[in-house]
Amino acid sequence: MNEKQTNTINRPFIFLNAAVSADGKISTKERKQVKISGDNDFERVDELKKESDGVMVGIGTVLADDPSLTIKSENRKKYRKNNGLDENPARIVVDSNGRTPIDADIFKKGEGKRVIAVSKCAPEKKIKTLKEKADIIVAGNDKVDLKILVEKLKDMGIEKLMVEGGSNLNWSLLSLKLVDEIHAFIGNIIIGGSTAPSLVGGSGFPETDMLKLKLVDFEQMDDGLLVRWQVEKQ
Ligand SMILES: NC(=O)C1=CN([C@@H]2O[C@H](COP(=O)(O)OP(=O)(O)OC[C@H]3O[C@@H](n4cnc5c(N)ncnc54)[C@H](O)[C@@H]3O)[C@@H](O)[C@H]2O)C=CC1
Ligand SMILES: Nc1nc(O)c(N)c(N[C@@H]2O[C@H](COP(=O)(O)O)[C@@H](O)[C@H]2O)n1
Repeated sequence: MNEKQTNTINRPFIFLNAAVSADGKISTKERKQVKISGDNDFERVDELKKESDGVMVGIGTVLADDPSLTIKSENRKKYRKNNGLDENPARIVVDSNGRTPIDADIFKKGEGKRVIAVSKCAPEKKIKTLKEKADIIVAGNDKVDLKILVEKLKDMGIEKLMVEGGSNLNWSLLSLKLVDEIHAFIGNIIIGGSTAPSLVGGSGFPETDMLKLKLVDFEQMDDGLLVRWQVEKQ
């Protein structure tokens, strides 16, 4: 993996990982989680987590899926422990208004650091409650400022950051040119539905300025295809 970045800001190496259907969707039209990956891909994702310092998701993903974002394999957790690391990478939620439920699985499951990134708009009361469970980073006025956030994460010692969606967070990071690589497992299902979220949501790039990717590698995995792209620096 080429971890060199050309962005001028001092940030971690950032890669997106996602499971997408053959028609490019990441969940149903009701934004309900779908099993797209097979066993080998879930193992690959677990290994990526083992090697990462942080795993980041948007609040939309927390509210829709309630993921734990933990490492599942005991051996991988042990490996991290033996290397002086927390069992799990830091779990980071991009959550402008401090909506992360206090009983979310990221708080209940596994050990390790939790970070909730909020904007200045987040109600003081919510911040106070979340502070009991997580480190709070305030970045941005009405929406989390992702450039500031990733710089702060780097300052905290996060060198390698895995982003596990969803669609809107992926868009924001890509449109700000904050992504180095995209790893996509393309599964053998069609989800369909024009409102089902795709790998990248948001307002979209203008035709004259679309983001270019360089194919790094691909392999057959489970009943699908694993593709790795590098985001070209412009
Ligand atoms: N198949 C897969 O690999 C994955 C699928 N998903 C799916 O993605 C869906 C969730 O995606 P989304 O609804 O798009 O939610 P999201 O997880 O991308 O969160 C977006 C939300 O984050 C907050 N936010 C704060 N600052 C932001 C900023 N600067 N840029 C962007 N967002 C910011 C906003 O409230 C925004 O609505 C769910 O249906 C989930 O199942 C999520 C992760 C992985
Ligand atoms: N890699 C992968 N394959 C699938 O088939 C999926 N549906 C997902 N989804 C995302 O993975 C997260 C689950 O995390 P935990 O197992 O709870 O730690 C969650 O955010 C899903 O959206 N990923």
